[in-house]
Amino acid sequence: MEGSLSIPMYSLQDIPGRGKGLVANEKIPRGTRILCEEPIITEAEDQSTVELRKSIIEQFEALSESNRQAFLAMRNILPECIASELPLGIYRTNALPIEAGGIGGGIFLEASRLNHACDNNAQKHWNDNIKRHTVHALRDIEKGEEITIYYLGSDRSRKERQEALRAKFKFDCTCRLCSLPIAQSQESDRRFEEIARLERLIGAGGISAIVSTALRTLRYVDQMVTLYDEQGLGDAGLARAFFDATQIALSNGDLVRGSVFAEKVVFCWQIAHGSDSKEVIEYGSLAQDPSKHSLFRQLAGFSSKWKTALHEKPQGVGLQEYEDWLWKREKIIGLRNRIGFPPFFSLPSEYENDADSEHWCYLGEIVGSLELLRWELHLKDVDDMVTNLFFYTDGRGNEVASSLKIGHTMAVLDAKRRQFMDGQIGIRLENHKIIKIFPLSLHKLLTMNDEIQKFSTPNVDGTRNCHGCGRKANSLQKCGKCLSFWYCGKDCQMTGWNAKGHKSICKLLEDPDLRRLFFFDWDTHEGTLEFPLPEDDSEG
Ligand SMILES: C[S@@+](CC[C@H](N)C(=O)[O-])C[C@H]1O[C@@H](n2cnc3c(N)ncnc32)[C@H](O)[C@@H]1O
Repeated sequence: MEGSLSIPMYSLQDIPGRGKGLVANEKIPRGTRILCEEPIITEAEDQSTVELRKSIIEQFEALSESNRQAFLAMRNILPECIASELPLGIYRTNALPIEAGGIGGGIFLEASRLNHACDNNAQKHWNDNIKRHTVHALRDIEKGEEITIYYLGSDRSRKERQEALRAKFKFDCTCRLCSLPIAQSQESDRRFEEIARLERLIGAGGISAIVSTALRTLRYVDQMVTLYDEQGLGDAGLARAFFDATQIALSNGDLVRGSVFAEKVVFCWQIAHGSDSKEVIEYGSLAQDPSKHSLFRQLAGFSSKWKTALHEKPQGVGLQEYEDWLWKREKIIGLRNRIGFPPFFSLPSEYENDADSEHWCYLGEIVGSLELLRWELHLKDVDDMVTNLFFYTDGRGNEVASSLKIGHTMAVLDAKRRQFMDGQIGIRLENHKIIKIFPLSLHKLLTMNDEIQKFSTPNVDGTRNCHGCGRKANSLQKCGKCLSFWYCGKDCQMTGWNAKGHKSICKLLEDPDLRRLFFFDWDTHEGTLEFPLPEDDSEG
């Protein structure tokens, strides 16, 4: 949406405590281009103060009389500036960034009069395509409302924002976000901190991590988008989040999600930057057909594990179902879930994840062991990848030495991938309470999981399936020993026991840790996690 040239949408007015600012003369709908301006003074990025002063004065003197007056009417927050330095002070107070061909900043007659708010209603942007500075409404701006932009580079907590604004722009911010009651302000800061943490996690492993830990990384982006929605800001970070999701989808061969996420990037940028901006044009064509786009060709070689075609978008489903499909959301229950039970290469690295609110469990069958200075185990995961686990516990592995048996399966809670000094990668174990060895092979454990998910978990309608005859019913009886399988009565229990293999797994399931492993809700546990696993409501 382009603004009308004839009737100004805004006017320069006195704003108490802020000098002058731009105020809407009419309701300005979201996405409207409010300003589109060329600079009257531009400066290169890397100049000494002497060069900068000289260049500003030269450009100032070349301005028309009215532009010179308009420039001199701008604020100068550098009180130390003597009269001859005034142009430098005004430049430093009012320049907006220009990211183009070595030019670092510029003075704009109108855009430079915009004040800051941490919950800004407008977005500034240098549009390199049309070589103009643009300002767009991020949400509907009411008549009489001040138009505000965000002066700082990235999202920060209230304290950090206030410190930065005071240091750089010499004012105490009193915007709505900075004036929230303390509890709400802490909540908002918590969201910003969580967004920053998720951003670090997403960026930490680079492109190889978005392939090996694709599902987990997509989850982080999903969480980040939810936080932005809760914060209620039309933040530039949201476009970056969708851009990350586009990359994750495309680097795993998922054309349809890549295209949907790219459309979301385009939507955000169209509102904030306008449809003639370089990125909107570029990502618009990516959204239309990612397979033809250079980004997809760069990413396509990495993995095709999520391979989809463009037409595979679900049709006729509700919004929630569509969003669940888009973000590949699934409840993390059952041993086949690769977020709850990641193979070695999908484990977060030791530098990536430090949150107590996230949990997972690595499963590896013991295929070898060595006792040197400390115990070293060779564990084979669900993808047949063999990994070394080194005991750095007080007992150097002797705590569990008697139960280390080839063919048994070790569970390691919240295991992390580590690169050791000698270049080896593996797992460094410091706390023996996060491991447990189950006396069965990984294959048998997974087969058992499938049976349990089928016969132990209630159906959507609340019924269960009898493990003996398969009948669906409400009133089945639970096996009194393992508490995990359900039967119509004695006859069905006998069938389950003898003909359907319950005999061999019932004993194993008497171990509450093993039972809980199948049902543990990895999403909801807060705090450190150790064996014995905490009891779960959904058990049995
Ligand atoms: C680029 S100028 C903005 C226009 C300026 N108010 C004017 O009168 O020309 C930046 C300066 O405006 C003031 N300012 C901007 N946003 C403000 C805010 N939220 N609260 C107080 N002062 C603000 C500060 O003095 C800041 O250094």
